[in-house]
Amino acid sequence: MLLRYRLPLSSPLASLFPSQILRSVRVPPRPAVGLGSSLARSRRPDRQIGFGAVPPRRSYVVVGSMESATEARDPSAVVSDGGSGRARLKLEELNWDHSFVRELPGDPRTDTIPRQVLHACYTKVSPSAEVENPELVAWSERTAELLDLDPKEFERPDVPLIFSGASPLKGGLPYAQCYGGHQFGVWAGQLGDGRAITLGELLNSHGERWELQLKGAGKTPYSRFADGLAVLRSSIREFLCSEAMHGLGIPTTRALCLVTTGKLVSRDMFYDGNTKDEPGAVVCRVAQSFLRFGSYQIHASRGKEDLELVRTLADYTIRHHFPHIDKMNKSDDLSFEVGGEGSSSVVDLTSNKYAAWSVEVAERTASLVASWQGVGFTHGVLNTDNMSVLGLTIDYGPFGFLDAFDPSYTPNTTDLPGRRYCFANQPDIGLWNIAQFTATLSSAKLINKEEANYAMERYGDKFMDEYQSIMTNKLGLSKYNKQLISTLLNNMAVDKVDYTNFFRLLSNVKADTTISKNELLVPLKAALLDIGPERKEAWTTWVQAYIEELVSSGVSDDERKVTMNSVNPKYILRNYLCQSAIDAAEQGDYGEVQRLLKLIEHPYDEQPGMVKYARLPPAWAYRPGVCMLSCSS
Ligand SMILES: Nc1ncnc2c1ncn2[C@@H]1O[C@H](COP(=O)(O)OP(=O)(O)OP(=O)(O)O)[C@@H](O)[C@H]1O
Repeated sequence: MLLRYRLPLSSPLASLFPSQILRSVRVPPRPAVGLGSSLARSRRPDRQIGFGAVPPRRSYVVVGSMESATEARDPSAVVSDGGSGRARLKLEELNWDHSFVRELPGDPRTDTIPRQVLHACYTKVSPSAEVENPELVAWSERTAELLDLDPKEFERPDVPLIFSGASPLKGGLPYAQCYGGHQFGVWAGQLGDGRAITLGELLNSHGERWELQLKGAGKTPYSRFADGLAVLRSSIREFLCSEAMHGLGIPTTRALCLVTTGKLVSRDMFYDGNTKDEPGAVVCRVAQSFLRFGSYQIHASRGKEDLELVRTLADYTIRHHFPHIDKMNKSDDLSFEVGGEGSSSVVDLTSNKYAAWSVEVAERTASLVASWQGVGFTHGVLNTDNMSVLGLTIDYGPFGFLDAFDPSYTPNTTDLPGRRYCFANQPDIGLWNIAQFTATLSSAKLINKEEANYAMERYGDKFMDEYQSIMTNKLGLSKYNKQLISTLLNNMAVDKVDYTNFFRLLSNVKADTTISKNELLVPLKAALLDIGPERKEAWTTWVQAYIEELVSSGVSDDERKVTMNSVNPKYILRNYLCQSAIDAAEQGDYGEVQRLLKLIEHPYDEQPGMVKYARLPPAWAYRPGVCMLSCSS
């Protein structure tokens, strides 16, 4: 029997707040797809491509990029540290590869005059931010290890000069990428790296490809009307949150280090005419690729002449980041039945690598969004230029983790009127963005209507599978219980319960039906302090139902606590914690940034002595600029 495709609106959040979700998400007309009316069935569900089951936390692997290990350089060329098997290189010894520039068409001009850059994926430009006594604020040992970089390198006095872009990094071949995007649902045309300058791609001793990028390093042809710079405030947030996401086990771009430029940068934080001089900074970001949905959209938007570039860039992406798709076998059974009312056809993913790729992008995106929902992360600006084709969290602007549970929470002041990017809308926005991506591939004739449909169907199914699995694990249950989870989220929203602390405390509830009614809420007391007597009954009823479900699962309390604590973080990077670190750093004290970095590297551990970092936001944090931010950065 064929299954009717459902939008991912059947999540507990959707059934609680359907109007909110439906209000702001309108899938636009797309020539090549027929969302909602399609039917799909995998002929061999066990053989679906993509990355299958949820990767276990802390061991997330980007399948494609790990397989690009086949490109590994000669291992004898590097000096190993003898212990970890990792090389320990000096900055000058990094193994640059520069595939992007070598293999893709570039802009013949190298000046930074703002302009439309046609028929090209990038422009060669060098960092140009002015610096004066730049300083190293913090660096991530974990990210350095990815690059085989010797930690001692960060003791070098020239590190702030190199990572502010003032001294060229030997072997680098800097460029800025051309991309476009839909912003708040409207096509914005060419955007591009207006202040991010890639130094190049390197291959580490495991053959993994990593791109290094300086964000805030000066103007490029894509800077439009802006200065190409970034301020310390937003750079601390990006540096810490990208490492925090990794600590949580969620795919993300990474941060190697953060330096001040020693120069002031003018910013109008609330777009109200009150500009302020703030310290300038540069973050060195690292990712296997920074390619976004908008990287393909821009070429498709330019009509016939650049359509071929969509294919060229897609080929490049598959070759380097999804090599398993190139290696798919015709004998693999990857065909799926797809169709509308009264008609159906078969999509065979082995016969079209672009279709297989679009399905994997859809699945990775679905999985990413589900993991955000699990930890209460709200991205804040899910424009298509902020959607990584590798399924990474990219661009840490006005993000926010939920404190008090509120599905309509948006951390972005610009988003307030429509709340398009609020927490509850993220799953639907992910689909909206995938629809733009598949429409782009369709217009370049890389995939057909059925294949586009199938990619979107996979987004919906994958999201539901992952979301249900994440919520089931958060509650320590053995199977998904929609009613129990919906009621819980409803209770949490009514009483504005802290999302992180509640789930962490939940593992203290015992699977014991003999506990007296009066005692049932004791393990959750710290999270339910503010509930009035009239709400006690609702919570007691829920805990009773929860305990019954726990008993039926048959898992011991101790075992369940360990499992639940490995998915419910004790520490998250609350906006007020970031702000405390920013306030100190703006006074020249970088200690809090460094302490927070250590804290968020192990968010699931108790970390004795650090418990104050699990506290709820203080009163001062409930003001714009702390709990909510604009895109001004
Ligand atoms: N100060 C700036 N100078 C030049 N361009 C900018 C500046 N701030 C933002 N932009 C550009 O505006 C567009 C949208 O900005 P957005 O804030 O989403 O990106 P970003 O934070 O600069 O970059 P990324 O998405 O790479 O993290 C991008 O093209 C970006 O490069």
